Amino acid sequence: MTDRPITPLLDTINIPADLRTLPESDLKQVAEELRNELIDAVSRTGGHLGAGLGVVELTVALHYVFETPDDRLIWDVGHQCYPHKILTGRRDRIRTLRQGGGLSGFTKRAESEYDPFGAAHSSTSISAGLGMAVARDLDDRKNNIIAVIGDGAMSAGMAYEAMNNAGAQHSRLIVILNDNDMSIAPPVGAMSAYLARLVSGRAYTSIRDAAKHLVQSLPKPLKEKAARAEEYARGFWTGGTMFEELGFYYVGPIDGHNLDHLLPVLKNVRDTHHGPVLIHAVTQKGKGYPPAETSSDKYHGVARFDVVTGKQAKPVANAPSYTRVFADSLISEAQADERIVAVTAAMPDGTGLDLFGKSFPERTFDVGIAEQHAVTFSAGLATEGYKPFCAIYSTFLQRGYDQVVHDVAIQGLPVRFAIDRAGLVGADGPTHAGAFDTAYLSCLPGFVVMAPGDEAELRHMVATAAHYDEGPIAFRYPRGEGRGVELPDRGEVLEIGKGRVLREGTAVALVSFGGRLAECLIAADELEAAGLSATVADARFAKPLDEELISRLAREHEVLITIEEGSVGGFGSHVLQMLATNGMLDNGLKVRPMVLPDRFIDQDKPEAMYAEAGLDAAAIVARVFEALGRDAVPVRRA
Ligand SMILES: Cc1ncc(C[n+]2csc(CCOP(=O)(O)OP(=O)(O)O)c2C)c(N)n1
Ligand SMILES: CC(=O)[C@@H](O)[C@H](O)COP(=O)(O)O
Ligand SMILES: [Mg+2]
Repeated sequence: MTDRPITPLLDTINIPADLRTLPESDLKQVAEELRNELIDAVSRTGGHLGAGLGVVELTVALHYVFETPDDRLIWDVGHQCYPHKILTGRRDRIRTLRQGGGLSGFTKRAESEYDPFGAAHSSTSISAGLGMAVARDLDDRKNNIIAVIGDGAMSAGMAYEAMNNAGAQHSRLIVILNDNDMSIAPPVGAMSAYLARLVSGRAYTSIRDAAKHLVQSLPKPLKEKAARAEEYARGFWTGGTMFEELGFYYVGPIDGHNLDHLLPVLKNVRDTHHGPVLIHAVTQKGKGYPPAETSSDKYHGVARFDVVTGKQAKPVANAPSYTRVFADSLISEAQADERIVAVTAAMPDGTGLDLFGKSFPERTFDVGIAEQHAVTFSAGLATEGYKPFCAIYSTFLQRGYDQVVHDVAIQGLPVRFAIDRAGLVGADGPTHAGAFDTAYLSCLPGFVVMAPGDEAELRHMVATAAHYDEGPIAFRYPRGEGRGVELPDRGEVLEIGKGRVLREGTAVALVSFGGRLAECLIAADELEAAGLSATVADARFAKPLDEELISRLAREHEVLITIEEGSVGGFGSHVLQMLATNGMLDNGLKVRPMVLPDRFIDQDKPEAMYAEAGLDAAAIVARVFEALGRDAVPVRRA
């Protein structure tokens, strides 16, 4: 580990009020020290680096020009907020980022008054900002509201809903478009092309009245550099016609790393009393750290790394990741079936569709950060006989739920949902937990909902989904590595609605849905050691349930435990519904459905989070003894 950076000016800043005591001439050094502190901190914690590097100057300028926290500063997604956290009283904890008991990796209201809005899911900042602006107007207050939103986040429909309303509402709101021509992967869609035209074009027609007003309010006489900012502001003023049509005054593009440009423009926008203004700042993701600048993903998300070399210390995998098994399995199926196509919402690497796209570029579609569109786009493909695999993280699929119900389920369209990051995901914390998909899908008529107990089962489920054309089908799998089981070359097509028994016992039945299967096998050993014979079953399906298997287990055992990496309302709820409806709870069967607790679980290592959630082997054993009215026997870990 390298020594910490020397940061004499940054050391004098605890909160933005300290920053604002410095002369403007010191700000470039503050930015340099802030960037070095950011690189050092993330080299020790891992996390999102590239986005933060791209907004160092912008962060300094915003906290210098605006009276935060009274002026509200909202970061869209929030993954770029580490420099903001360092300047807002959290430098002392910045090296606890994304760890148990540490700082969140995103903005979080409960963490600081400087975080007026929590984030992590993209494209919410303008909506939240407009809400705050209207509240301010109703209260007759005068503070500023600033929303910083990236070019990627600007590809989501919610951003347009908000801009459309802001233009009509005409409330004073400052939106800063942080355009680094980058999302996680290179940008897609017409918006990125439009922005590129704005940045590269020299279109220059008559200057609108507002342009004159704004430009004239720039400080006079203009220094040579500020003159360039004025030229940028005027030269491209009429470029942002789309934003102007939405009712925003467009300013830009300006150089988002040049404080000589940023400061005068931010001051002028601050001091104008118009309605909504959009400042188009051009930045570079990964700015100022060559290993990030030269990386294809600009070090969007990194493991701990060596500051000097940039080499990341990625943990050695003991088994292939579920994501990798999904991708490889889908490639195999697609080689045999040309109707298989794949859809991602700006997450090609995270879903593994980057690999699928290398094999089938013409059958891979990245629609941008637009999950609602991704779902209905997939539905459209299905109506024409294609087999769309819509690969969206569980948490992000929440964004497209109405489309799942209205466009897929009601029409019974055979869209395949590959739901990665099911369950607790670790460092990203509660905003990224895949806690609800079993509940929100298994309640839909005609939906098939599967979850593999290991990576071999995932391969079978990909094959099953590829062959299933009767209606929508979903399979959910956790972030990270598989269990290290032997992988078949090709997946076999599973019988819909049929589970499997891994070991037969007599007293206790442990019925797992998804990734808790390994913990059930550990718990069964512990129960056997305590004299209790345990059956372990893998349900495979939350819908349709294997009623025959579950009914048999209910008849033949004293205790029946269900367990899943999800909230109430999922697999266990459907089992209880079935047992109760069929009168199988009338004869003293002891049933304990084990689900995520009714609270959000902060970031930590996944195993620690599952222990806290009461979903590990120890908790299973304890639950069995509780049901039997005995004191639990502690679980011995190998
Ligand atoms: C609704 C939603 N979908 C997907 C993601 C995953 N995600 C996190 S950051 C990111 C890219 C954001 O790009 P941009 O807004 O340009 O910010 P940058 O990383 O370039 O600073 C994506 C797709 C998310 N956070 N929210
Ligand atoms: C900020 C964001 O939403 C993504 O970068 C997310 O953190 C990726 O999650 P994984 O690391 O699980 O792919
Ligand atoms: Mg971007």
